[in-house]
Amino acid sequence: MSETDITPDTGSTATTTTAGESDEQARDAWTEYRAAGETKLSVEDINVWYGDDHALKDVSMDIPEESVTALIGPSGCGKSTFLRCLNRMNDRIKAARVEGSVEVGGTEIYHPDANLVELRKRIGMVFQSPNPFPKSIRENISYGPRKHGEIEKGLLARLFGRDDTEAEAELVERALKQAALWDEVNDRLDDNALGLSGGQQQRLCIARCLAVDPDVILMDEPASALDPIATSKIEDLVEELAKEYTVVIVTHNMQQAARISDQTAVFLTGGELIEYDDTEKIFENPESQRVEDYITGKFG
Ligand SMILES: Nc1ncnc2c1ncn2[C@@H]1O[C@H](COP(=O)(O)OP(=O)(O)OP(=O)(O)O)[C@@H](O)[C@H]1O
Repeated sequence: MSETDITPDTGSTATTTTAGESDEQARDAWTEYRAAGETKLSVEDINVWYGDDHALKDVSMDIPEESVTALIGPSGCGKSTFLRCLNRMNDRIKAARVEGSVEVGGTEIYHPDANLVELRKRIGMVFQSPNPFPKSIRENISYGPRKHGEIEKGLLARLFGRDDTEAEAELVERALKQAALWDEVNDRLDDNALGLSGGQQQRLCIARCLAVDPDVILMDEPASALDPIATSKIEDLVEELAKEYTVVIVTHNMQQAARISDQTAVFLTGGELIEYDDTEKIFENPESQRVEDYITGKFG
């Protein structure tokens, strides 16, 4: 086993299916896989270049479902680049070139026919700085489902008897409750989301992500711009979400990784995944001396 080909014993039984050609086929593949369980993301030999800069080298790992996987390592080691590989966000960076395979729910997301709309719906992302839309709290939640045609509103919908105002209200309540925000905002759902505190905005972004019923939630340092109390709420929320979703989180904060994650992947300078294992093992008895030095603060 090479240093970068590390898979914890998750008892994976993932099977590959052809990437969906239509929304319906893609959805069926996800539903089928969801029922089967176990490994949610299977990453094999991922390499990323920005122009000539080889930013991520031969990274392979299996990420179990319904758990929190933390990605840690010094600045510039490729954590965010790796996270973006998991929902093809690097496609949006002109200079980026990605090689390798990522199967999510048994479907190869780098297949040329992969359905990117379905993919981005199933694999939500929360960024470092909260980025709600400059719209009401309610509209922030219902925007995604409306875009995907799951909720119809407005004059035309009413004319055709398809007004989903009630369904929208249920969805907004469900997502805000899941994101532990309902009690704080249920009396002002039509207020502009930009009036919320930073911590509330971040939980709203998590609720927005949950509204389209994802399987996987990717988080890129979701608490780094927040104060300790808001951070602790996000940490509690992440642990709660992992009962139902697969969460992959980039963090600079090693204590945070130790507190909330089940598995930890340590990347070190040069874009290599050095060690990936149960969080307890990584923090108490890592295999690699370089990881031990990093964890104990000898560098990084
Ligand atoms: N859009 C981009 N264009 C060119 N190079 C990039 C781009 N994004 C990242 N890189 C380079 O890729 C390498 C990995 O960056 P990345 O942001 O993934 O690391 P990171 O571990 O997440 O860093 P940090 O902890 O500082 O956020 C760095 O050398 C960085 O300069």
